[in-house]
Amino acid sequence: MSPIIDIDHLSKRYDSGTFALKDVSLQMQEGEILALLGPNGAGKTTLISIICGLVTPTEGTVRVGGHDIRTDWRAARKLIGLVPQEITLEPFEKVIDCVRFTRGLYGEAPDDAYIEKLLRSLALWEKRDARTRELSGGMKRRVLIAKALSHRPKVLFLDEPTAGVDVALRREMWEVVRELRAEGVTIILTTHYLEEAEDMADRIGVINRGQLLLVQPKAELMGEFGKKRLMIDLYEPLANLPPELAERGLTLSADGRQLGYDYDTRAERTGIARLLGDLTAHGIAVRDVATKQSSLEDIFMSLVAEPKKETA
Ligand SMILES: Nc1ncnc2c1ncn2[C@@H]1O[C@H](COP(=O)(O)OP(=O)(O)OP(=O)(O)O)[C@@H](O)[C@H]1O
Repeated sequence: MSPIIDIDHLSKRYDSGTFALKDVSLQMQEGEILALLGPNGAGKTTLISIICGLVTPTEGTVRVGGHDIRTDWRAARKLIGLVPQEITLEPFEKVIDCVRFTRGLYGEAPDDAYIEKLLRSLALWEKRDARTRELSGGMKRRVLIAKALSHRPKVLFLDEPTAGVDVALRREMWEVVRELRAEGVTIILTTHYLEEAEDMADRIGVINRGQLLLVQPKAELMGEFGKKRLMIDLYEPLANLPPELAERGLTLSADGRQLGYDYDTRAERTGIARLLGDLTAHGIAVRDVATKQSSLEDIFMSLVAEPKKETA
């Protein structure tokens, strides 16, 4: 199947000299959700803006649904909906009017039945005659989504859709995104909430300093970088860790009540059985053991960690 989004060797150097994107290539299939993660200034918004035709690339090409975004921009843009990071709404306009108006901007004929379905699915139908300034922040975000979907795009960009949205509303928005995916809409979302990416994305892309460091299926990424931490609670606090145990990679908590051991889940031998045997041999009684899987947050931090500066 040909990809719905095909990004080929894309680079962007702003006039200021900033290299916001460096040789980014990425393909997406229809109905996929990609979460794009990266620290502030990594290049996420620049990438989205190029695909949406708001920023011109310095090098490379982008095709959406097979249409080149520069030479065939009208056809490409019809396939795209963008929910911007900042809330940009006309304060005195009614909800339904601003969604209808956006549809008109794409040259689509009025379709009130579709607009009603859209507003209902975003729980905005009751508010259709409210002026946008009367809405809560979460509702305003949903109006932005309704506007972005008003012309039935096949690809939706959500640039930090849940920034500043409370937990309950955030989960509600995730539900909306899942429903869209079920309808076959392809979604790229940028987020600083790793929980959001972990929960929703099929694939995760990590971008840092303009470079796409990796794009991988979420499960694969979590497995590949997957480390586990074994936590061992002790009956009696230990004053010091015997040197032989420290050499094996065990660490002792400051209060002396817990031992920690990091291991690779993919390793043939994790060393846990031998470790527990060694504890018994040293007369250390174990009260409880628990393990913790490294989270996407740990993985992300290890990928974008700044290299330590050399000190003379
Ligand atoms: N219009 C512009 N002119 C010059 N430099 C820009 C412009 N827009 C962005 N940049 C620079 O390009 C780099 C990437 O910015 P971008 O907004 O794409 O990052 P981001 O990953 O979306 O960040 P954030 O998470 O903070 O939204 C930054 O160094 C930024 O300062």
